[in-house]
Amino acid sequence: MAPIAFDNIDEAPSSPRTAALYYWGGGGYNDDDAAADCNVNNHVQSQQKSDVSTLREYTTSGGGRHHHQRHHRRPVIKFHLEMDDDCNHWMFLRRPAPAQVSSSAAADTNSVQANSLQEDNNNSELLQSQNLVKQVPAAAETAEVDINSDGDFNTIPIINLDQPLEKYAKQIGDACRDIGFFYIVNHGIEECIMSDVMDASKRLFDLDLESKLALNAGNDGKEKKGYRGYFGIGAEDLDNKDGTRDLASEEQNGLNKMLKSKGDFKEGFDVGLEKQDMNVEGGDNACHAFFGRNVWPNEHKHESVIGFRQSLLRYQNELLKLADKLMIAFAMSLQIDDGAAGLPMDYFLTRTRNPMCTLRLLHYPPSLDMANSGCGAHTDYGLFTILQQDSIGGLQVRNHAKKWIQAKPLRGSFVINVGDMLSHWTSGVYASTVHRVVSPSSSSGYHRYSVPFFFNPDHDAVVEPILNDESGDGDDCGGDGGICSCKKRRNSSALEILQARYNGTFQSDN
Ligand SMILES: O=C(O)CCC(=O)C(=O)O
Ligand SMILES: [Fe+2]
Repeated sequence: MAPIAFDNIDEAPSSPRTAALYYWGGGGYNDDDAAADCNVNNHVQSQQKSDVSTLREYTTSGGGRHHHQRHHRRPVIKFHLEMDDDCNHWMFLRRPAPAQVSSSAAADTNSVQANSLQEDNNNSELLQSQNLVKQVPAAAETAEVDINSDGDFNTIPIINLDQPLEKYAKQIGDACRDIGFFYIVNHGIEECIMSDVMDASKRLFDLDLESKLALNAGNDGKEKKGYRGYFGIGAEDLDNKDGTRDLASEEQNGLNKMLKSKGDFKEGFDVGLEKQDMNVEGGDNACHAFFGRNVWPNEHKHESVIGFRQSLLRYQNELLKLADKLMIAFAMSLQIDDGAAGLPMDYFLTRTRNPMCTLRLLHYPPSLDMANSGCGAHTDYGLFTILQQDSIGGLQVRNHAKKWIQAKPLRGSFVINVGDMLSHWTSGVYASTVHRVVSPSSSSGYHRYSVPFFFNPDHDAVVEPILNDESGDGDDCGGDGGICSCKKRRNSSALEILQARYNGTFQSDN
């Protein structure tokens, strides 16, 4: 593992994993300091809480003392941050974003660019430890939708959110219409918050299987309620649906055939919203599947996952804000380019105030048969997905000619894709595009980690086509009926639609 710089604190933690426990506190804390800390090492989390009395000092490694920085600039306090169950009580410092990919850089072939590490894998130590993408020149990719002579896409556009809303809304609209996938950069979420959740994910999946399986249960240790906690390899089978099965996956043999026949070769961990007012566990309302309490690893038992819950909830909170930003852009793009002049800018916002969302950690171990095993060809079910992927690569998007286009890792970016529900909602104008994940090869020894955030509407939102619905009864979105199944969805609530899809892809014992 490459060393992590801890030279601005007086006591280096025993492992990078405990770095999340360090907090630069005290009245002297300011935005510049926070940004500097963020750059010094991505693992340090700098946060403030409005009510410090609820902070519990971390005691298992001599906590309870205040540590001081070598240069005595300001106190460093080591503790374990607790977040209240309703998840609303963090007060985050808003810091200037560290250097990210700018629009001009994104278009510059000599700058940080998406690149395929599957094709160029020789930097494993750096990659594994720091989640860095090697900076090599690659083909220029821009916000322009790059359509080839066959009218098909060959690359996935990179959209800079640090520009006027009208401008990026139009670019987002174009990408949603023609591809259904795009990257966003300069989105306002700091890289340290992103890498911290990736780090937390690796620590979770590093736990022994027994401890992970214990997280595949309800909080009471009985049957798991809803989309929460751990699921093991094979629990989900994404290419078994909707006629989108990847033919290659049917030609496999040996170990992977056995593994794949049991589902995707990945393990995962789900986190939902912990909203007290929506928590209907125990009732007959199916809402509990999305709003029940989360399942968390025991941070007292496993020191390696200390800070896990905090990292995930902080990230979830940031993504909720980003989701709002995207939904405003969607509404604007539909207003401007798709004849929905009367569509309010907050159309999607008002239907997503208690969103059914799932933050999912995924781990794809190396596979003997990398072509087939990671995550089968599928479209996402919900509104849209905000995906963070590590530097290993493997995500592929299918164009209309059924050619697989690499969604290469691009440091600091998110990959956004339109789900079936948003496609349906936009009357098929936005494309929900088939994609898959090819596992890292066993010879590379790489493990892919990714963090999709599946964003969905309020459970009772009625998702009916808003454009070009000639019959006017919300019955036909004009989209791909094979995937969309509009007719079946008439008057269905978002919850019913989602549950039907989940039930179709998860094995019954998970
Ligand atoms: O792991 C990834 O990169 C994507 C996973 C995915 O597409 C999904 O779980 O829906
Ligand atoms: Fe997906």
